[in-house]
Amino acid sequence: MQNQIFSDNLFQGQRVLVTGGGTGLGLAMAEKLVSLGAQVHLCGRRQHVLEKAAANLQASFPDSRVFVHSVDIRNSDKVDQMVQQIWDEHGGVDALINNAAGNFICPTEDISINGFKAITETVLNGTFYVTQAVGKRWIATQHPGSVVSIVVTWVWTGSPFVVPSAMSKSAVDTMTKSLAIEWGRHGIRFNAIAPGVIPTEGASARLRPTESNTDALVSQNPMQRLGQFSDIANLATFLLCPENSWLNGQTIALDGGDWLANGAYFKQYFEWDKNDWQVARERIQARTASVAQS
Ligand SMILES: CCCCCCCCCC(=O)SCCNC(=O)CCNC(=O)[C@H](O)C(C)(C)COP(=O)(O)OP(=O)(O)OC[C@H]1O[C@@H](n2cnc3c(N)ncnc32)[C@H](O)[C@@H]1OP(=O)(O)O
Ligand SMILES: NC(=O)c1ccc[n+]([C@@H]2O[C@H](COP(=O)([O-])OP(=O)(O)OC[C@H]3O[C@@H](n4cnc5c(N)ncnc54)[C@H](OP(=O)(O)O)[C@@H]3O)[C@@H](O)[C@H]2O)c1
Repeated sequence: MQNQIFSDNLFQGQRVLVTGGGTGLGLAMAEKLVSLGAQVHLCGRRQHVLEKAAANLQASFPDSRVFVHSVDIRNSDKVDQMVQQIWDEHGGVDALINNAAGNFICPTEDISINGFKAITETVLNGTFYVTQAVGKRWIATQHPGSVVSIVVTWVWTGSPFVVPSAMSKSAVDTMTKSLAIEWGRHGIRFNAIAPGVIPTEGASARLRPTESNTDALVSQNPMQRLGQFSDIANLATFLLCPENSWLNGQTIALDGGDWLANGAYFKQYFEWDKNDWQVARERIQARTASVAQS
């Protein structure tokens, strides 16, 4: 049942770098590609998380080739070293999924400059560093390539209470369109996926820290459900298929039609008072501290 849409071995011989590939949506996309024969490189900050993800993939797909790279994509030198190592030791990659991100809800007037930078330097700067490091090697070696970036539906709606993320994701959306034009002549395609809510531990803990009931999100959605890992894994796989060589510069919403029906998320937080925000902040920061120590 696993490869219902795609033929077995469709990605045999393809090599894909997935940033943030050790958890959540990144891992789901990596798993799908591995199931279709791809070699994958998972990048993230936490080595033990990456190693666990790679071991699980290897256990599920014994013939798979999974490599991990513990790198903070906010550091452009480390990003370039990682990509050079991939080229030196594995001959490079054929595709890149820009998936790594950081985010937390906070009233914009209360975000410190460090908080703003923690998000924007990951989502905007880090995505650029990885894209440029990979893309310039593709251009230098006249190798075609495909990039899929994970943005979010608030590139169309805007979003209250996550402004650094919304600004940065819009920039990645613009990068997608811009480089689709600039690097198309090198055979390099750029597309993006803008998901609605696909529950993951990382996102839920930072965006809905005090509410685990998703009934309202389900009932407001035109399709009466939230997203699943298979939704994004299938779309990313489709976009990366080398056969889709004329599919370039598109950002595709993957949300069951939610933003068309309901617009921006987080309007419920207009009801919150200072105490609610304090509780939320403490929970988010406790979560960040616990995953850093785990
Ligand atoms: C429900 C609908 C949802 C639909 C759409 C979903 C869209 C999804 C959008 C996403 O991107 S979800 C991805 C969520 N996953 C992550 O965010 C995983 C990675 N995140 C992190 O590691 C951290 O959350 C962080 C982004 C903060 C980066 O970690 P760092 O270790 O680099 O930062 P650090 O903990 O040192 O904090 C940096 C600054 O942020 C501040 N900060 C952190 N959490 C805060 C908070 N909750 N409120 C206010 N400020 C906060 C923190 O105080 C500090 O400022 P100060 O130095 O001035 O004190
Ligand atoms: N889940 C949703 O509903 C949803 C909706 C729309 C868009 N998205 C997007 O989907 C993507 C994945 O999110 P998710 O829900 O799967 O959350 P997640 O599990 O928290 O994924 C974020 C990943 O990025 C990595 N990462 C964060 N900062 C990094 C840095 N500076 N350098 C390198 N790696 C870093 C994290 O690993 P480390 O902590 O080990 O570094 C983690 O693996 C993000 O782009 C997010 O904006 C998610």
